[in-house]
Amino acid sequence: MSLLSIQNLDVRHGLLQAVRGVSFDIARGEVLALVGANGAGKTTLLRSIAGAHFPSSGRVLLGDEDLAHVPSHKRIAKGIALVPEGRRLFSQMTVEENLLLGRSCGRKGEWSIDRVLDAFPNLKPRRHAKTGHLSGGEQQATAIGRALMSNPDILLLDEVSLGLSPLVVDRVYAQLQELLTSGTTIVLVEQDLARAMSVASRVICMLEGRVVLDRAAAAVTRDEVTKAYFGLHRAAGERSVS
Ligand SMILES: Nc1ncnc2c1ncn2[C@@H]1O[C@H](COP(=O)(O)OP(=O)(O)OP(=O)(O)O)[C@@H](O)[C@H]1O
Repeated sequence: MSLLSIQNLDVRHGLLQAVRGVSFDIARGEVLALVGANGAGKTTLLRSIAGAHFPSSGRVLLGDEDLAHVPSHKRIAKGIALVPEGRRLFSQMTVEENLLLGRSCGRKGEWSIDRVLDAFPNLKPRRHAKTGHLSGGEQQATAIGRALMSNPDILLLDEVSLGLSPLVVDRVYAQLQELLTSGTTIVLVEQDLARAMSVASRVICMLEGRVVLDRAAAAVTRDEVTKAYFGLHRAAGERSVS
């Protein structure tokens, strides 16, 4: 049985329909990369899974429970954690204080401050620093650590590379590597196709709000994903699934 099932999801921003009839299942332990051009609807979809934005129709099933209209703070308690685009840390609070906020949902599990600091060693000397004084890479590590502190069943990562230098992105991904191979279920929005395909077990490409490609990462080439990305592989709206 799938861990999460997205069924016929439509999501709007006022009159604009950003997500159109999207359906897919996520199995436990999958690392799913969500790719697509700017404006394809990736962030809107991720925020709808997290409960930060309600869909106009469709279902977000976690096990048997439809969470489509359950707010984000309740979804965290059910095991869905979002690392939002732009990180959204409390800049006047320290790394440790931000991490502790992640634990406030009360989910039991293996993540603790010490474990986060082991996973992101660059945070160790910054533990008591206000996050507003941190580098971009340290802030991103704190944001990921805060989500992990809620002991999620599903971790949603929105553009962890955004605004970071290539070197820092390499470091963040190196730190994520253990997580990516540890059986944690992850949905990752990533602009960098090569990187997305190198870390994911499955790739979904969106175009103008729809899923146009859904494949195991090992069963698709970068060229095929690039074509889907630009709507060149076949008529837009037709879905390629294996
Ligand atoms: N708050 C908002 N209000 C109105 N329209 C929005 C809002 N957020 C997104 N949109 C629109 O919804 C569509 C999908 O945007 P979304 O951010 O989900 O795409 P994306 O694939 O994540 O793009 P990007 O890679 O640029 O972040 C776009 O046309 C965008 O302009």
